[in-house]
Amino acid sequence: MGDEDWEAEIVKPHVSSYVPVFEKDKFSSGANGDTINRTSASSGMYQELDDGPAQPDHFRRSHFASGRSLGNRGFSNKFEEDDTSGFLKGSNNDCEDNQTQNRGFSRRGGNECDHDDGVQRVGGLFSSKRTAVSGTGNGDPYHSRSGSGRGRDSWKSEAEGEAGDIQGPKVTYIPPPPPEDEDSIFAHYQTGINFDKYDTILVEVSGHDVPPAILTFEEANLCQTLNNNIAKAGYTKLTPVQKYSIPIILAGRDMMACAQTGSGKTAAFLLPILAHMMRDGITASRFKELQEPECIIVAPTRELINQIYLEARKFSYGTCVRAVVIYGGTQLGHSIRQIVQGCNVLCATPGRLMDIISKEKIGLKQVKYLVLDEADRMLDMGFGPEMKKLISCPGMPTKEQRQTLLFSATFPEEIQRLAGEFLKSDYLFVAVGQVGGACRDVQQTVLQVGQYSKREKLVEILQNTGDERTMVFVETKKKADFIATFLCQEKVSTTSIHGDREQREREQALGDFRCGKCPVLVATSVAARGLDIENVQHVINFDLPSTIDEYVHRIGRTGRCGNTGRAISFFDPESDNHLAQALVKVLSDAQQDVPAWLEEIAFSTYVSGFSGSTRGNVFASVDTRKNYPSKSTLNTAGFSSPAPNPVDEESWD
Ligand SMILES: Nc1ncnc2c1ncn2[C@@H]1O[C@H](COP(=O)(O)OP(=O)(O)OP(=O)(O)O)[C@@H](O)[C@H]1O
Repeated sequence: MGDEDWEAEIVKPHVSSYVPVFEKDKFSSGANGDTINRTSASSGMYQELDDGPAQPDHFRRSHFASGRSLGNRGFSNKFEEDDTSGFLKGSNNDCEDNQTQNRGFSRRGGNECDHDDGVQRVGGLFSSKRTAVSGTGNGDPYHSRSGSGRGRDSWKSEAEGEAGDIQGPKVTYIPPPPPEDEDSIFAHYQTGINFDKYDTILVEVSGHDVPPAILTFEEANLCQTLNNNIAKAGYTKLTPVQKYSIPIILAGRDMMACAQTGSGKTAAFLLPILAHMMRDGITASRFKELQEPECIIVAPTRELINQIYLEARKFSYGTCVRAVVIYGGTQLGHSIRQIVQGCNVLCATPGRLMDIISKEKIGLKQVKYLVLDEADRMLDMGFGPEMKKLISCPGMPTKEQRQTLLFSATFPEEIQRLAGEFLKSDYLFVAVGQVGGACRDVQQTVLQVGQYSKREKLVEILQNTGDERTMVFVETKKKADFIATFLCQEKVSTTSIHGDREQREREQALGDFRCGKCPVLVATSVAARGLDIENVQHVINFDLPSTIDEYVHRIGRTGRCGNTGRAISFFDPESDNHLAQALVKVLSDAQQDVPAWLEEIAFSTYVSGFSGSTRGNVFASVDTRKNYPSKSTLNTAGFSSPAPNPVDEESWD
């Protein structure tokens, strides 16, 4: 590829004739008839290109909109490296408040925040307004750390922004309703050849009075409608996290559960909650003036919460329980209309949830279940402050009065400690496999690739993968556009998803990827967590993330539910050495080959205990609480044959 500099290319690309597959029909009216916002507020964001009749619906984004005619390839610009140049220095953050978040606590996974403010995302337009929550030193763990939050001054002010008063144009996007037919509701993909291997995973439950796990769905004693729905969803056998979590939740206990990516955590919390709601009866109905959901589920990204909603809708099919989803980037009025039609299970992203609460569109008094999916992300610097506000909102039952459930594939120790504030003191901690460990069904390869060779390598790999669905992760929004552009030029059908794209575009991109129209999805970390997309055979870390947690989540987009997958990561020694140690550990724990060169780098950059690295104690494998009994079992053998306790090998100081 030669000596070149991408930042310059991204800022002033010389690309014009490319037709991004993901932008087709971009300017056509949406289902609701609202057209894409082309007002002055989004000026510079989208401009139709006049590229002649062959390409009628071209557009370009603000960062491409330098007003110049774009040349053919033009990937040879050089530029002066600037102190603020994000990705050249391995900066991971893809947030509007990018500059403030690159260190300390907030570096933990999830580079791209999902500000659910509801204002139009106009590439960086609001960055100056999104000043970070500053460290106030008030003893609040979210505020006293170095680095800072994700740029919410307060949820209230952002909620006001939703109305378009200070931050941008009003959002008009109304997502199309999901299909209503039974086949679509219950559409699912097959479990893979390794599904039965889940049985051999070591499970550890710590805490007092642990309810016995179940081995079959029948043992859960769910009602007939739920059982029918489970069968229609194609579930015949419980996954380990379901075996343990379902009885714990049915017993009314709070819990923190950590299980590998793609192993069925969503059903693990949905099924017992729905079972209880049906047993206890529900109070919300469309005839009530104020909707008071019994269950609130929050997740960090819009696409993920939508997916959880679809699961909730599937499992509650044919029952009187009504699930509703609300998330940013969509018309607020639409969210309110969904709620007033009746809302028992409210699936929400944090910003939109706080917005709706501040507008008194829901009451919290009836909340019996609070679920934080991707809980480590929900409690970190980005969303933690909002979650704290949520639990102290007027009317919200105290932790003693509600059941709180935290789920993730990664649970760093410091986050576990923060979680105590949300959970009853006798919560149970379920660890399926090693906390923060990568899914073993993903074959991981790490290649040493310098930044200037990455594109060439990417194309080489994609030429071999053919039409297999591949997610390519990059570190910044600009770069996502840039690489998608590049791949399209290389005749690879590509789309992209990141936080600067409007919600309509994000959903279109995901839809095109899901259905195979665009087999390659270039994404920032906004797509790293939770997304469950059939047939994703490959994940390519074009850029490695800044934290190992994020790596684990990203590669977990493949190899789901017993299926196998491949992850290839480009390791650039110029910027990724800080990850070497953690990568070696993750690879070896997942019984993957560890390249000798990586071991050497890890050795030469060795940091005792990993503290001060990308996360506190990287390989916390257990409940951080002391003096809590824990019991390890291999779940094939039921619950009577304790397996070697991983605690022995881990740092329980
Ligand atoms: N018992 C089961 N039998 C068959 N399929 C299942 C079962 N449980 C879950 N699945 C399917 O497995 C897939 C992954 O589940 P899910 O998305 O809940 O994983 P997850 O553990 O939440 O992953 P992540 O950590 O990435 O969020 C989904 O398609 C889900 O429908």
